[in-house]
Amino acid sequence: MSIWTAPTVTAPVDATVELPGSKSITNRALILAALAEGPSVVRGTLRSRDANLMLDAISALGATVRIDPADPTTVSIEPLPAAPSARDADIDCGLAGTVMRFLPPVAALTSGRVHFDGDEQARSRPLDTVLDALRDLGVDIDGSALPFTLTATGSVRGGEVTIDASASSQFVSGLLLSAARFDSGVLVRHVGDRVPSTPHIDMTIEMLTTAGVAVSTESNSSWRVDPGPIRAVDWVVEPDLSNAAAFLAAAAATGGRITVPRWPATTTQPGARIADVLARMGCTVELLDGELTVRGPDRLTAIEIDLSDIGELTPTIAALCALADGESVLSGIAHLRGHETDRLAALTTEINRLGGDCAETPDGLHIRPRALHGGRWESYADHRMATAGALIGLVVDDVTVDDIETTQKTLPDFPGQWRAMLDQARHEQTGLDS
Ligand SMILES: O=C(O)C1=C[C@@H](OP(=O)(O)O)[C@@H](O)[C@H](O)C1
Ligand SMILES: C=C(OP(=O)(O)O)C(=O)O
Repeated sequence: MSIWTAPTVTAPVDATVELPGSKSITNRALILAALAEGPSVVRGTLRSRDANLMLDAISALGATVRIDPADPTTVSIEPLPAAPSARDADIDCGLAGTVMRFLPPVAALTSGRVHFDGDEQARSRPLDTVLDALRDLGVDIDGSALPFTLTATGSVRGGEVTIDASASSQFVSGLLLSAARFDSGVLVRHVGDRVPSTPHIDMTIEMLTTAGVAVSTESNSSWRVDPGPIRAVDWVVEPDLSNAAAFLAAAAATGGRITVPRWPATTTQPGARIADVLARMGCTVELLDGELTVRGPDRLTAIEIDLSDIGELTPTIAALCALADGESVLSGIAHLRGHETDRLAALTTEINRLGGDCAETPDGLHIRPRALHGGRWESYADHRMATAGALIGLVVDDVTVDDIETTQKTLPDFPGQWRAMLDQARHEQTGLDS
């Protein structure tokens, strides 16, 4: 684990940044490919830790994965055998919510004992909802959190199940993604507080529909999947817009310009909403010919915003709020206490350690303006905490971020990309490009 000195800008950033594939789309495409009726191809596959863990996991369950040697983002997948012979498997979930919540229903369709474990921090992430639901649907599972063992019999009865998904939308997505392969499909009813990150459920529904699955939203809080085949698809993964947020925020923080090519015209990725958030904070945002350009203001405006739908953008937005004029109020994100780390506690501790003024509320953060100074920014094994530290370090001297490698969860080379972003501005200023 290394300590990384965050580079500080000497001039506003001015760069074009290409993002690798979306984690959320990649890991859904891999699940659907593993369960499809024939071979699929996933192009633009994210090759970060979360996606590589998913590739390893579907291989361990019996899918055949072939990586194109000329382009490791092109992955061909032969699905799990239709009539699985008994085999035991070990699944490493790392710290990936998508792996620990999407894979157990897939494992239940195989045959044999499947042991799941992950990083130390993953053992305290909420998982009981999905495991209890599978038990209700007839699956034998011996625990309520990582580690646990699932004993699969080759089929899942399916049917109606009531869950409380207020801790994570991934509980709903995980059940829906595999349910077409359950004998009776599934009807998932949510009972409890508001489900967070609902655009991610829309993403699940859209991808299931593309794969020919009959899926419907019965109300705001219940979803049905009919039993039937999952069609093999040639998936093309969009760039990761939640990771784009950290780079676009660099324009906001420094009064510079960042352009992200291949910005989808329409998308279910909640990360797309960073454009509106940055506009509300005073940035100029322009989508032209499939490229999103953000230009930062002289001074950032504070923001009051409900982030329930876009919780994974919170560390980036909170870092900007710590640099903004006025008091920001971020709400609707109590569930972030069960993300990679307790993000509300982590952001509060780290912003305040640098001299800022951040306070936790029951469902979010209050951030007031106060001059920041250099110091250590801890990552808590959380990729988005690490990128938030890098963002503050752009404009505050002497910020060090520990465990920058944790960004590999969803970005293959964050430090390299961050450096390249800064180098583009330097080249343009000194004319080295011409
Ligand atoms: O389904 C997905 O791909 C995701 C759903 C969200 O999880 P929560 O609903 O737990 O916030 C999001 O924060 C996570 O990064 C990815
Ligand atoms: C919450 C996140 O990840 P996960 O998929 O592990 O839940 C995230 O990436 O911000």
